[in-house]
Amino acid sequence: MADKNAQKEPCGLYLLTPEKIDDLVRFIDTLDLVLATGVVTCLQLRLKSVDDSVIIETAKALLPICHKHEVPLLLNDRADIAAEVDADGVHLGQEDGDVASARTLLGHNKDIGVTCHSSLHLAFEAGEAGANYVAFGSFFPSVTKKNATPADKEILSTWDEVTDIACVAIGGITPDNCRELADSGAHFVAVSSAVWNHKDGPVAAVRVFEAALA
Ligand SMILES: Cc1ncc(COP(=O)(O)OP(=O)(O)O)c(N)n1
Ligand SMILES: Cc1nc(C(=O)O)sc1CCOP(=O)(O)O
Ligand SMILES: [Mg+2]
Repeated sequence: MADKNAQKEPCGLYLLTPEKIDDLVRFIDTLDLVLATGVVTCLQLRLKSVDDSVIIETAKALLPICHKHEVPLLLNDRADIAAEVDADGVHLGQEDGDVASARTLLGHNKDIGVTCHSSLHLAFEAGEAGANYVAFGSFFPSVTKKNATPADKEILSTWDEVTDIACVAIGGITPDNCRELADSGAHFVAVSSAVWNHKDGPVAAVRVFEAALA
């Protein structure tokens, strides 16, 4: 039998939106071009400090674009809104509610991811509760989340050896440092600023990630 790494899917690019979207029409045009590259495997709507009505309006506007490109849209923090807008899932932090309640709201065909920082214990708990993926981080200093808990990439290889549940690496990931996380066992790298703040724009950024992860 071939070794399991020989059959492994390439590491996917999991994109987080900016925390605020000032011009939704313009953002949708940009997102359409970014997703048309085929490089992004998952999008998370991660709006912070906005009213629920803005999250709902934005999610409803992004869902058709994501689905046109066959990219699932997950909501950050809010299983209730994910259920209301029929999004493809939710990402829960340790303070964002439990997996069982989210599963009740969303049903079994939606994805639930859980932040596990640098803790295998939290990851096993999330897996046992029915999470579809666990997220470890922060692997590098992040301008998006300046006080994130640091994580060591060895947690990715350990997780990859002991379970079949997907793991996402997050935190300060760039085209220059993503390869080492993929080689350590990350199934997805989750990225925000390195795409939206790239000097040549977000479409060029995802192309550079594609080359780095190939
Ligand atoms: C894929 C992914 N991993 C981790 C996080 C962080 O979630 P959380 O700890 O709840 O922090 P906020 O994103 O809510 O600030 C994430 N969003 N996505
Ligand atoms: C939202 C988030 N969570 C993190 C964690 O460690 O749990 S790091 C992070 C920020 C990710 O954005 P960027 O790619 O700009 O660093
Ligand atoms: Mg959260």
